[in-house]
Amino acid sequence: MTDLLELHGITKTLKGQQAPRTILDGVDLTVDSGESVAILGRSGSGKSTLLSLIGLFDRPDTGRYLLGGRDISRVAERRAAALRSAEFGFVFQRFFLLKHLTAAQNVAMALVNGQGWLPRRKRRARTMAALDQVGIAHLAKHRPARLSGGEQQRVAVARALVREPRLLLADEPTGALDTETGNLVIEVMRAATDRGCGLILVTHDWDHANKMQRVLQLTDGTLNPAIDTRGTTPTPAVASPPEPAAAASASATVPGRTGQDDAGLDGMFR
Ligand SMILES: Nc1ncnc2c1ncn2[C@@H]1O[C@H](COP(=O)(O)OP(=O)(O)OP(=O)(O)O)[C@@H](O)[C@H]1O
Repeated sequence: MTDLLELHGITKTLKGQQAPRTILDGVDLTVDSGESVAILGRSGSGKSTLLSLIGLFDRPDTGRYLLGGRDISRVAERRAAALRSAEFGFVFQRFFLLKHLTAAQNVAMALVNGQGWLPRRKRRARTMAALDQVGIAHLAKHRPARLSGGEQQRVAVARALVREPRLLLADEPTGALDTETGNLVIEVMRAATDRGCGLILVTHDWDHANKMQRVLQLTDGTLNPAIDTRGTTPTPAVASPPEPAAAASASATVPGRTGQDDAGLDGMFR
């Protein structure tokens, strides 16, 4: 048994306007603490569906989902929300930053929205540490409009990590970035695994996938070791050069969730 994530025989059938379609048809997956796993697959193969089940935005039809050895396959929404906030960090292709808040305030939102109360000084320290880990502490007071795409994504990564999640879920996080900036963001996320965070990266990019310890392919509803279609075999990632590492968790990073109560945030770090 792993200390982090286990999926056994996960199935999911989606019922849209057309006939029901089984997207996941017996997915097995184990991810240990500190382990990085890439998931590749053609468009529409179900990668985002799988990630949404892992992130507890949805539930499997059948199969078992264990987190830290506890079965959460049928967890109720209230508990799911608490787990999302406490255990997961999310990074998406779109950054979902609040444009009227500074980088630091965007990151701090994850601490404000999360469970429990942290004194202002601790919130500030953790926020600045998270920004420092992704190498942009000097941009803490900048609003998103003054940040490049890569800098905005690093704010999003800092926001995903500031609550020190056990598992980072990244769904095509470099899709909107140029190659160099994308590489940097991948390295920042990979560095989080050095501190014990598990990482599941959904990507179309083999170069990024090969930086993970395992590369899997979602085909016909099941996960299998991926074969590099470019003719090279995926190799386990070796220790990468040190980079500023990363750290917010779920509640503040869920698409569609916005700033709720922003009052009092302006000036939080003045
Ligand atoms: N709510 C839904 N109802 C019905 N079908 C859906 C729903 N959401 C997604 N689908 C379908 O499920 C399939 C898998 O979608 P999903 O977004 O998981 O694929 P993906 O591998 O992430 O694709 P991409 O790489 O293009 O992002 C697609 O055919 C999609 O059209």
